[in-house]
Amino acid sequence: MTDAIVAHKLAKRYGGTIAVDDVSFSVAEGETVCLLGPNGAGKSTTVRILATLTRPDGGNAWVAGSSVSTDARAIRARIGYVAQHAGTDVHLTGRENLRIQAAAHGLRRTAAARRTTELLELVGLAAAADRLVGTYSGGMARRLEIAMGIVHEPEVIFLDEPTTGLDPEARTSLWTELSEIVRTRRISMLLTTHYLDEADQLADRVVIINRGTVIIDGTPTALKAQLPGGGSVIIELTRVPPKDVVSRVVRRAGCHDLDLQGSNLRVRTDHGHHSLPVLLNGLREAGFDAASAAVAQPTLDDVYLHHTGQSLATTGPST
Ligand SMILES: Nc1ncnc2c1ncn2[C@@H]1O[C@H](COP(=O)(O)OP(=O)(O)OP(=O)(O)O)[C@@H](O)[C@H]1O
Repeated sequence: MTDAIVAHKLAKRYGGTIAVDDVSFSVAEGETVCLLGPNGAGKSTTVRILATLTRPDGGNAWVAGSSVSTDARAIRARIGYVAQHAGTDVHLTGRENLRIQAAAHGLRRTAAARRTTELLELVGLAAAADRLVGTYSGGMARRLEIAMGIVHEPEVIFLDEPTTGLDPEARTSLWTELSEIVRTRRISMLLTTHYLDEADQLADRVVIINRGTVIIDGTPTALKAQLPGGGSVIIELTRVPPKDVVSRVVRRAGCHDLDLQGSNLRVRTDHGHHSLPVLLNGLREAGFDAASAAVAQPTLDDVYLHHTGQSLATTGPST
Protein backbone atom coordinates (compact mmCIF):
# COMPACT_ATOMS: atom_id res chain seq x y z
CA MET A 1 0.00 0.00 0.00
CA THR A 2 1.31 3.49 -0.83
CA ASP A 3 1.33 6.22 1.77
CA ALA A 4 -0.98 9.20 1.22
CA ILE A 5 0.68 11.13 4.05
CA VAL A 6 4.11 10.78 5.58
CA ALA A 7 5.13 13.09 8.42
CA HIS A 8 8.80 12.84 9.37
CA LYS A 9 10.12 14.51 12.53
CA LEU A 10 7.90 17.56 12.13
CA ALA A 11 8.60 20.49 14.42
CA LYS A 12 7.03 23.94 14.76
CA ARG A 13 7.49 26.75 17.29
CA TYR A 14 5.55 29.94 17.87
CA GLY A 15 7.94 32.25 19.74
CA GLY A 16 8.72 30.42 22.96
CA THR A 17 5.89 27.88 22.48
CA ILE A 18 6.77 24.50 21.03
CA ALA A 19 3.55 23.59 19.19
CA VAL A 20 4.95 20.50 17.46
CA ASP A 21 8.12 18.93 18.79
CA ASP A 22 8.77 15.67 17.00
CA VAL A 23 5.86 14.22 15.03
CA SER A 24 6.26 11.25 12.70
CA PHE A 25 3.49 9.04 11.38
CA SER A 26 1.97 7.97 8.11
CA VAL A 27 -1.45 7.46 6.56
CA ALA A 28 -1.81 4.77 3.89
CA GLU A 29 -3.96 5.34 0.80
CA GLY A 30 -7.64 4.95 1.64
CA GLU A 31 -6.93 4.86 5.36
CA THR A 32 -8.61 6.97 8.06
CA VAL A 33 -6.27 8.09 10.82
CA CYS A 34 -7.32 10.00 13.90
CA LEU A 35 -5.00 12.40 15.70
CA LEU A 36 -6.01 12.34 19.35
CA GLY A 37 -4.79 14.52 22.16
CA PRO A 38 -5.76 17.17 24.69
CA ASN A 39 -6.09 20.90 23.99
CA GLY A 40 -2.81 22.40 22.85
CA ALA A 41 -1.22 19.01 22.07
CA GLY A 42 -0.24 20.16 18.57
CA LYS A 43 -2.91 18.41 16.51
CA SER A 44 -4.15 21.45 14.56
CA THR A 45 -0.63 22.68 13.92
CA THR A 46 0.33 19.26 12.54
CA VAL A 47 -2.69 19.26 10.24
CA ARG A 48 -2.00 22.84 9.13
CA ILE A 49 1.57 21.86 8.21
CA LEU A 50 0.32 18.87 6.21
CA ALA A 51 -2.31 21.02 4.48
CA THR A 52 0.51 23.46 3.57
CA LEU A 53 -1.02 26.31 5.57
CA THR A 54 1.97 26.54 7.92
CA ARG A 55 5.60 25.76 7.21
CA PRO A 56 7.43 23.40 9.55
CA ASP A 57 10.59 24.64 11.32
CA GLY A 58 11.98 21.14 11.30
CA GLY A 59 11.38 17.81 9.58
CA ASN A 60 9.41 17.32 6.40
CA ALA A 61 6.17 15.76 5.22
CA TRP A 62 4.86 14.32 1.98
CA VAL A 63 1.22 14.44 1.00
CA ALA A 64 -0.05 12.63 -2.10
CA GLY A 65 3.59 12.10 -3.03
CA SER A 66 4.69 15.76 -2.84
CA SER A 67 6.78 17.51 -0.22
CA VAL A 68 5.13 20.23 1.89
CA SER A 69 8.43 22.12 1.84
CA THR A 70 8.87 22.29 -1.93
CA ASP A 71 5.58 21.33 -3.63
CA ALA A 72 2.85 23.11 -1.66
CA ARG A 73 0.97 24.07 -4.83
CA ALA A 74 0.79 20.48 -6.09
CA ILE A 75 -0.45 19.34 -2.69
CA ARG A 76 -3.18 21.99 -2.49
CA ALA A 77 -4.74 20.75 -5.73
CA ARG A 78 -5.04 17.26 -4.33
CA ILE A 79 -6.25 17.81 -0.78
CA GLY A 80 -9.37 19.02 0.99
CA TYR A 81 -9.05 20.86 4.30
CA VAL A 82 -11.98 21.56 6.61
CA ALA A 83 -10.86 23.82 9.45
CA GLN A 84 -12.28 23.87 12.99
CA HIS A 85 -14.30 26.93 12.11
CA ALA A 86 -14.70 26.55 8.38
CA GLY A 87 -16.99 29.01 6.68
CA THR A 88 -20.20 28.81 4.71
CA ASP A 89 -22.27 31.76 3.49
CA VAL A 90 -25.38 31.69 5.66
CA HIS A 91 -27.24 33.97 3.23
CA LEU A 92 -26.99 31.40 0.43
CA THR A 93 -28.53 27.94 0.14
CA GLY A 94 -26.52 24.76 0.60
CA ARG A 95 -26.60 24.18 -3.15
CA GLU A 96 -25.38 27.72 -3.91
CA ASN A 97 -22.53 27.41 -1.43
CA LEU A 98 -21.41 24.18 -3.06
CA ARG A 99 -21.72 25.49 -6.60
CA ILE A 100 -19.58 28.51 -5.78
CA GLN A 101 -16.97 26.24 -4.25
CA ALA A 102 -17.08 23.99 -7.33
CA ALA A 103 -16.62 27.01 -9.60
CA ALA A 104 -13.71 28.22 -7.46
CA HIS A 105 -12.05 24.88 -8.17
CA GLY A 106 -12.54 25.39 -11.91
CA LEU A 107 -15.47 23.02 -12.51
CA ARG A 108 -17.65 24.06 -15.46
CA ARG A 109 -21.32 24.89 -14.95
CA THR A 110 -22.84 21.50 -15.79
CA ALA A 111 -20.13 19.53 -14.02
CA ALA A 112 -20.50 21.79 -10.96
CA ALA A 113 -24.28 21.31 -10.91
CA ARG A 114 -23.93 17.55 -11.21
CA ARG A 115 -21.26 17.31 -8.57
CA THR A 116 -23.25 19.56 -6.23
CA THR A 117 -26.33 17.33 -6.44
CA GLU A 118 -24.23 14.22 -5.92
CA LEU A 119 -22.46 15.64 -2.87
CA LEU A 120 -25.66 16.96 -1.27
CA GLU A 121 -26.99 13.44 -1.52
CA LEU A 122 -23.80 11.94 -0.11
CA VAL A 123 -23.81 14.15 3.01
CA GLY A 124 -27.55 13.76 3.58
CA LEU A 125 -28.53 17.31 2.64
CA ALA A 126 -30.54 16.64 -0.53
CA ALA A 127 -33.85 17.61 1.10
CA ALA A 128 -32.38 20.81 2.57
CA ALA A 129 -30.33 21.73 -0.52
CA ASP A 130 -32.38 24.80 -1.41
CA ARG A 131 -32.77 26.20 2.09
CA LEU A 132 -30.65 29.09 3.33
CA VAL A 133 -27.68 27.78 5.30
CA GLY A 134 -28.65 30.22 8.08
CA THR A 135 -31.56 27.89 8.84
CA TYR A 136 -29.34 24.76 9.10
CA SER A 137 -28.53 23.03 12.39
CA GLY A 138 -24.88 22.83 13.49
CA GLY A 139 -24.63 19.27 12.19
CA MET A 140 -26.09 20.19 8.79
CA ALA A 141 -23.73 23.16 8.41
CA ARG A 142 -20.78 20.93 9.29
CA ARG A 143 -21.86 18.37 6.68
CA LEU A 144 -22.06 21.11 4.08
CA GLU A 145 -18.55 22.30 5.01
CA ILE A 146 -17.27 18.76 4.54
CA ALA A 147 -19.00 18.50 1.15
CA MET A 148 -17.33 21.81 0.21
CA GLY A 149 -13.98 20.35 1.28
CA ILE A 150 -14.29 17.45 -1.16
CA VAL A 151 -15.98 19.17 -4.10
CA HIS A 152 -12.79 18.93 -6.20
CA GLU A 153 -12.45 15.17 -5.52
CA PRO A 154 -9.29 15.36 -3.39
CA GLU A 155 -7.22 12.27 -2.70
CA VAL A 156 -6.63 13.31 0.88
CA ILE A 157 -8.92 15.15 3.26
CA PHE A 158 -7.99 16.85 6.53
CA LEU A 159 -10.76 17.46 9.03
CA ASP A 160 -9.99 19.46 12.15
CA GLU A 161 -12.42 18.51 14.91
CA PRO A 162 -15.32 17.78 12.56
CA THR A 163 -17.86 17.17 15.32
CA THR A 164 -16.90 19.60 18.08
CA GLY A 165 -19.98 21.47 19.27
CA LEU A 166 -22.43 18.94 17.80
CA ASP A 167 -24.91 16.98 19.91
CA PRO A 168 -24.39 13.19 20.17
CA GLU A 169 -27.04 12.40 17.56
CA ALA A 170 -25.57 14.81 15.01
CA ARG A 171 -22.09 13.41 15.71
CA THR A 172 -23.24 9.85 15.07
CA SER A 173 -24.95 10.76 11.83
CA LEU A 174 -21.87 12.68 10.66
CA TRP A 175 -19.72 9.61 11.37
CA THR A 176 -22.00 7.57 9.11
CA GLU A 177 -21.59 10.10 6.33
CA LEU A 178 -17.83 10.34 6.77
CA SER A 179 -17.48 6.55 6.63
CA GLU A 180 -19.57 6.53 3.47
CA ILE A 181 -17.44 9.25 1.85
CA VAL A 182 -14.21 7.42 2.63
CA ARG A 183 -15.59 4.07 1.48
CA THR A 184 -17.13 5.23 -1.80
CA ARG A 185 -14.43 7.76 -2.79
CA ARG A 186 -11.35 5.93 -1.49
CA ILE A 187 -10.23 9.13 0.15
CA SER A 188 -7.45 9.06 2.71
CA MET A 189 -8.57 10.96 5.77
CA LEU A 190 -6.73 12.54 8.67
CA LEU A 191 -8.95 13.93 11.37
CA THR A 192 -8.35 15.47 14.75
CA THR A 193 -10.67 14.93 17.63
CA HIS A 194 -11.04 15.07 21.39
CA TYR A 195 -13.65 12.33 21.27
CA LEU A 196 -12.37 8.85 21.94
CA ASP A 197 -15.59 7.17 20.84
CA GLU A 198 -15.26 9.01 17.53
CA ALA A 199 -11.71 7.74 17.05
CA ASP A 200 -12.81 4.24 17.98
CA GLN A 201 -15.70 4.34 15.51
CA LEU A 202 -14.02 6.00 12.53
CA ALA A 203 -10.31 5.37 12.62
CA ASP A 204 -8.36 2.55 11.05
CA ARG A 205 -5.48 3.87 13.13
CA VAL A 206 -5.10 6.25 16.02
CA VAL A 207 -2.09 8.49 16.65
CA ILE A 208 -2.04 9.97 20.14
CA ILE A 209 -0.16 13.25 20.47
CA ASN A 210 0.74 15.00 23.68
CA ARG A 211 2.94 18.07 24.08
CA GLY A 212 3.84 18.05 20.41
CA THR A 213 5.07 14.45 20.40
CA VAL A 214 3.56 11.18 19.20
CA ILE A 215 3.07 8.95 22.20
CA ILE A 216 1.55 5.94 20.50
CA ASP A 217 0.30 4.84 17.09
CA GLY A 218 -1.81 1.79 16.23
CA THR A 219 -5.25 0.40 15.43
CA PRO A 220 -7.84 0.98 18.19
CA THR A 221 -8.14 -2.79 18.62
CA ALA A 222 -4.39 -3.39 18.88
CA LEU A 223 -3.88 -0.48 21.28
CA LYS A 224 -6.61 -1.77 23.57
CA ALA A 225 -5.35 -5.36 23.33
CA GLN A 226 -1.80 -4.25 24.24
CA LEU A 227 -2.98 -2.99 27.61
CA PRO A 228 -1.96 -5.32 30.42
CA GLY A 229 -4.78 -7.14 32.16
CA GLY A 230 -8.48 -7.02 31.76
CA GLY A 231 -10.15 -3.67 31.55
CA SER A 232 -11.33 -1.20 34.15
CA VAL A 233 -13.45 -1.19 37.25
CA ILE A 234 -15.85 1.71 37.57
CA ILE A 235 -17.33 2.50 40.96
CA GLU A 236 -19.67 5.25 42.03
CA LEU A 237 -19.46 5.91 45.78
CA THR A 238 -22.27 7.35 47.89
CA ARG A 239 -20.03 10.30 48.88
CA VAL A 240 -16.81 11.97 47.74
CA PRO A 241 -13.72 10.26 49.23
CA PRO A 242 -10.26 11.75 49.85
CA LYS A 243 -7.90 10.77 47.04
CA ASP A 244 -5.20 9.35 49.34
CA VAL A 245 -7.69 6.93 50.93
CA VAL A 246 -8.84 5.66 47.52
CA SER A 247 -5.26 5.46 46.21
CA ARG A 248 -4.31 3.23 49.16
CA VAL A 249 -7.26 0.87 48.58
CA VAL A 250 -6.53 0.76 44.84
CA ARG A 251 -2.86 -0.08 45.43
CA ARG A 252 -3.71 -2.84 47.91
CA ALA A 253 -6.17 -4.33 45.41
CA GLY A 254 -3.37 -4.51 42.85
CA CYS A 255 -5.10 -1.98 40.56
CA HIS A 256 -3.54 1.09 38.93
CA ASP A 257 -4.15 4.22 36.83
CA LEU A 258 -6.70 5.68 39.26
CA ASP A 259 -8.98 8.35 37.80
CA LEU A 260 -11.10 9.90 40.56
CA GLN A 261 -13.75 12.47 39.60
CA GLY A 262 -15.82 13.46 42.65
CA SER A 263 -17.47 10.30 43.92
CA ASN A 264 -16.76 8.36 40.67
CA LEU A 265 -13.63 6.32 40.36
CA ARG A 266 -12.19 4.32 37.53
CA VAL A 267 -9.13 2.08 37.83
CA ARG A 268 -7.33 -0.27 35.54
CA THR A 269 -7.11 -3.84 36.69
CA ASP A 270 -4.95 -6.74 35.64
CA HIS A 271 -7.36 -9.23 37.15
CA GLY A 272 -10.75 -8.38 35.64
CA HIS A 273 -13.69 -9.38 37.76
CA HIS A 274 -11.50 -10.55 40.66
CA SER A 275 -10.54 -6.99 41.53
CA LEU A 276 -14.07 -5.74 41.95
CA PRO A 277 -14.95 -7.41 45.30
CA VAL A 278 -11.47 -6.64 46.67
CA LEU A 279 -11.90 -2.95 45.83
CA LEU A 280 -15.44 -2.80 47.20
CA ASN A 281 -14.36 -4.42 50.49
CA GLY A 282 -11.38 -2.12 50.82
CA LEU A 283 -13.50 0.95 50.20
CA ARG A 284 -16.20 -0.19 52.64
CA GLU A 285 -13.56 -0.79 55.35
CA ALA A 286 -12.31 2.73 54.71
CA GLY A 287 -15.87 4.01 55.28
CA PHE A 288 -17.03 4.45 51.67
CA ASP A 289 -19.97 2.48 50.30
CA ALA A 290 -20.62 1.96 46.60
CA ALA A 291 -23.82 3.16 44.93
CA SER A 292 -22.95 1.19 41.77
CA ALA A 293 -20.04 -0.81 40.34
CA ALA A 294 -19.12 -2.39 37.02
CA VAL A 295 -16.25 -3.98 35.12
CA ALA A 296 -15.68 -2.40 31.71
CA GLN A 297 -13.68 -3.64 28.71
CA PRO A 298 -10.67 -1.47 27.84
CA THR A 299 -11.45 1.72 25.95
CA LEU A 300 -9.22 4.13 24.07
CA ASP A 301 -9.35 6.30 27.18
CA ASP A 302 -7.74 3.44 29.10
CA VAL A 303 -5.05 3.41 26.41
CA TYR A 304 -4.59 7.15 26.75
CA LEU A 305 -4.54 6.99 30.55
CA HIS A 306 -2.02 4.15 30.51
CA HIS A 307 0.41 6.02 28.27
CA THR A 308 0.00 9.55 29.60
CA GLY A 309 -1.17 9.14 33.18
CA GLN A 310 -4.17 11.36 32.52
CA SER A 311 -7.67 10.79 31.21
CA LEU A 312 -8.54 12.43 27.90
CA ALA A 313 -12.23 11.99 28.66
CA THR A 314 -11.95 14.59 31.41
CA THR A 315 -10.47 17.26 29.11
CA GLY A 316 -13.29 18.79 27.09
CA PRO A 317 -13.26 20.11 23.56
CA SER A 318 -11.93 23.59 23.02
CA THR A 319 -15.10 25.36 21.94
N1 LIG B 1 -0.55 30.82 15.45
C1 LIG B 1 -0.12 30.53 16.68
N2 LIG B 1 0.56 31.44 17.41
C2 LIG B 1 1.02 31.16 18.65
N3 LIG B 1 0.86 29.96 19.28
C3 LIG B 1 0.18 29.03 18.61
C4 LIG B 1 -0.35 29.25 17.29
N4 LIG B 1 -0.97 28.12 16.89
C5 LIG B 1 -0.86 27.23 17.91
N5 LIG B 1 -0.17 27.78 18.94
C6 LIG B 1 0.18 27.10 20.21
O1 LIG B 1 0.76 25.86 19.90
C7 LIG B 1 0.29 24.84 20.77
C8 LIG B 1 -0.36 23.74 19.98
O2 LIG B 1 -1.59 24.24 19.42
P1 LIG B 1 -2.54 23.40 18.48
O3 LIG B 1 -3.68 24.29 18.10
O4 LIG B 1 -1.76 22.77 17.40
O5 LIG B 1 -3.03 22.27 19.48
P2 LIG B 1 -4.30 21.32 19.35
O6 LIG B 1 -3.83 20.00 19.81
O7 LIG B 1 -4.88 21.41 18.00
O8 LIG B 1 -5.29 21.96 20.40
P3 LIG B 1 -6.89 22.13 20.30
O9 LIG B 1 -7.41 20.77 20.48
O10 LIG B 1 -7.18 23.01 21.47
O11 LIG B 1 -7.18 22.76 18.98
C9 LIG B 1 -0.63 25.53 21.77
O12 LIG B 1 0.11 25.89 22.91
C10 LIG B 1 -1.06 26.77 21.02
O13 LIG B 1 -1.38 27.80 21.92
